[in-house]
Amino acid sequence: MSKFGVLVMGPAGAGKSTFCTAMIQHLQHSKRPCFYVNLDPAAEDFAFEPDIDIKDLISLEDVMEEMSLGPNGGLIYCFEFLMENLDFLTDPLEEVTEDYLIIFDMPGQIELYTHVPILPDLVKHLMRGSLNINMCAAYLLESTFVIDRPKFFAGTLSAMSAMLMLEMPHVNILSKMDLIKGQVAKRDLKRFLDVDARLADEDPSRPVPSNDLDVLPETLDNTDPAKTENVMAGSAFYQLNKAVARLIDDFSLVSFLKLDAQDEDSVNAVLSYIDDAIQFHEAQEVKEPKDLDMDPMEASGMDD
Ligand SMILES: Nc1nc2c(ncn2[C@@H]2O[C@H](COP(=O)(O)OP(=O)(O)OP(=O)(O)O)[C@@H](O)[C@H]2O)c(=O)[nH]1
Ligand SMILES: [Mg+2]
Repeated sequence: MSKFGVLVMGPAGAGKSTFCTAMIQHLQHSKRPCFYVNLDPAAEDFAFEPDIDIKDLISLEDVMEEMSLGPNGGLIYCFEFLMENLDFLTDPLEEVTEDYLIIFDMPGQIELYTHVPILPDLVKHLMRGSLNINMCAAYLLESTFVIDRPKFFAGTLSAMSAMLMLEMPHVNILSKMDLIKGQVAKRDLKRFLDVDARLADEDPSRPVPSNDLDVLPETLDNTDPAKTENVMAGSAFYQLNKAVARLIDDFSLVSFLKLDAQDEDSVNAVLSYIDDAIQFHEAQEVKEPKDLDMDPMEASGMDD
C-alpha cells in the first residue's frame, strides 16, 4: 500500500503554515482525509491541531535554554534528535492509509534546505523506508520578491538548491499573490513563473552600471549602510545577479505556480499539481472497484 505526502518548505515567513491550513480546509471541503505533521519545533499556534507535533518530542525553546544554542543551531539539534528517534514519526505514520494526504509543515531556517544533510536523510526514510510515502516537495517563495529581482533570483537559487539536494518531485510556488495584485503586468509575471534569466538584465529598479569597475569587492563595508547600498547597486552586484540568473537558466529546472492562500480555487489548482506529482489519483482509481467489492460494470454505471 502506498502513502502520499507533501513536504511544505521555504524561507521564514513564506506562508508555509498558512498554505498547510488552506490545504487542510480545502481537503475537508472536498471530503478528503489528511494527516497534519508539524515539524517546526518553534511553531505555537495552529488553526488545526497537528496529528503529529515535533514539540511533543523536543521543543526549540528547551533546546536553546538547556544547550545554550541560538535558534538556528537549536533547530539543527532538534532535527538531529528527531533522526535519532524516528519511531516518533514512523509509528503513527504506519497507520495512515493511502486515501490520506500527509502534510509536513517545515520550519523556515534556510540552512535546513541548503547545506545540512539532515533533510535528505529524513526524506529517504519517509520515501524509501518501510513507510514508502510518495512524496512531493512544495517550496514556497514570497511573490513580493518579484519586485526586487536580485532577491527573486537569490530565492530561486535557494529553491533550486533544495530541488537538487532532495531529489524528489518538486513544485515551486509563489505565495501571497494577493500582495502583488496590480503591481506586475501579466506578461511580466509570466517571465517570473517560467524563470527568464533576461529579467536580470532588465531590472528597471537598478539601472545597468556604466563602469564595470565602479564598485570593487573591497569597498564592501557592512558597518557603513551607505557603502553597502552602493555595492548592492554596483556593477559587481549586477554581474553576480546575471551569473546567478544564467545558472538558473542553464538548469532550466525552475518554474513557479501562483498561490493566494485565501482563494480556494488557487489552493485547489496548486493541490492538483501536487496530486499529479505524487500520482495520488491513480492509486485511488485502481483501488476503488476492488475496495468497494463491486461488479466493475456496476461501479462504472454501465449495467443498465
Ligand atoms: N497577504 C497574504 N499574507 C499571507 C499569505 N500567506 C501567509 N500570509 C502571512 O504571512 C505571514 C507568515 O505566514 P506563515 O504561514 O506563518 O509563514 P511560515 O512560512 O509558516 O513562517 P515560518 O514557519 O515562521 O517560517 C503571516 O502573517 C500570514 O498571515 C497570503 O497568501 N497572503
Ligand atoms: Mg510556519
